[in-house]
Amino acid sequence: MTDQSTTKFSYTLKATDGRARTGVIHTPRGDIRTPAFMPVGTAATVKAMMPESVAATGADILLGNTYHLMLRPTAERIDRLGGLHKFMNWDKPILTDSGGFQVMSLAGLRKLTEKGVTFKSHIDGSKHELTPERSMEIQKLLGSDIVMCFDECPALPADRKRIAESMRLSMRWAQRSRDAFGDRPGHALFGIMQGGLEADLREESAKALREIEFDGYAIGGLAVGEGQEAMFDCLDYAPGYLPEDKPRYLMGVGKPDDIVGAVKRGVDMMDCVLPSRSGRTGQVWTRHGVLNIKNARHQDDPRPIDENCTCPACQNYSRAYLHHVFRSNEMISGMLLTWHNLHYFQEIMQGMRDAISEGRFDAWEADFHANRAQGDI
Ligand SMILES: NCc1cc(CSc2ccccc2)c2nc(N)[nH]c(=O)c2c1
Ligand SMILES: [Zn+2]
Repeated sequence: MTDQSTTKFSYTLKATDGRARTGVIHTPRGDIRTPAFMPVGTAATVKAMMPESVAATGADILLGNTYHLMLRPTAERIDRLGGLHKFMNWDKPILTDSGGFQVMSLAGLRKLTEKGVTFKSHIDGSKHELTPERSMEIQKLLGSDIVMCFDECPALPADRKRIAESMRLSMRWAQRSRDAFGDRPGHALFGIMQGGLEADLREESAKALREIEFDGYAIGGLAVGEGQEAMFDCLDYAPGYLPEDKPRYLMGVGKPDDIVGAVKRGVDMMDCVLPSRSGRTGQVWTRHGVLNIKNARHQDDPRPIDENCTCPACQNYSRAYLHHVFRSNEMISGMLLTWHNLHYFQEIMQGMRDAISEGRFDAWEADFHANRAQGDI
């Protein structure tokens, strides 16, 4: 356990291979090996997982949601109870999103102004407001180690004018987030680049964020329906607009091949609900591709999901059993499939960290794609 009193927040770049990077983010609550995949713990839990199980998959950090926690149980209550780490029994780093993205995707009756956004809770219809200042206050009450700026991610389809206006609003909110965050040693504030798929707007956004100065820089506004090719086209230039000596976080990405392509293009941190959410629907991600355990062809299959996987699901259970408990809607189904998926995602990250360190990323990537059959396996 790192000495929380003296360790500041810092990033050490250890090796590069092409544009791919590997390094370590040092925080008072522990180190984060990059490239890193960050499981999402929306309502103070990674669904169907105990915190110690999340740690056992190899996760160094998990994510929380300002939007969900401000509505229930409220940030003030979590603060009174000792903060989010104590509340959810996770003593490693936590990153929290700033809430604006979730408001636009989940809440009702939203009103967006220069000041911020007002909305009605999707839980009970109560009225709330989020501003850069309030978002910083909530994330401070939660005690998160990495705080995200309050931003706006424009809904697609959007024309260039709308994307430019939205990005410039987010840059004004980034300055207000910075001012409200203040000086909190050991805690980090990340700026969020916007600008859609417009290279010049992305560059303008990066320039604005660099002038404000942040501990890390996120790439927002991607994986919002543009498709993998357009996302990769944007990632061919956007990470390069950001400082080399700070971590780069691609928000809300993605499937295994999205993650590999993003790391190849210089991304250091990613998050996605996919491994946990899809695990609960029976979708299982493996080195040979994706399968769905509810398919009848698994009902008599004595083999594990993946003979080469060291997770508890693959070590101790057959496909037939996992098919049975999924079909029977037993809780252990979501637990075991989520564990396997998170374990597999972390295995991909460890594979890339090793490959980049040893200068063999291209060979690792070729092997990764060669192993993936099409469709069910
Ligand atoms: N990939 C789409 C996406 C996802 C998230 C959510 S990432 C997340 C989710 C849960 C917990 C922590 C982070 C975003 N968050 C912000 N603030 N801005 C974006 O542009 C954006 C785009
Ligand atoms: Zn497994």
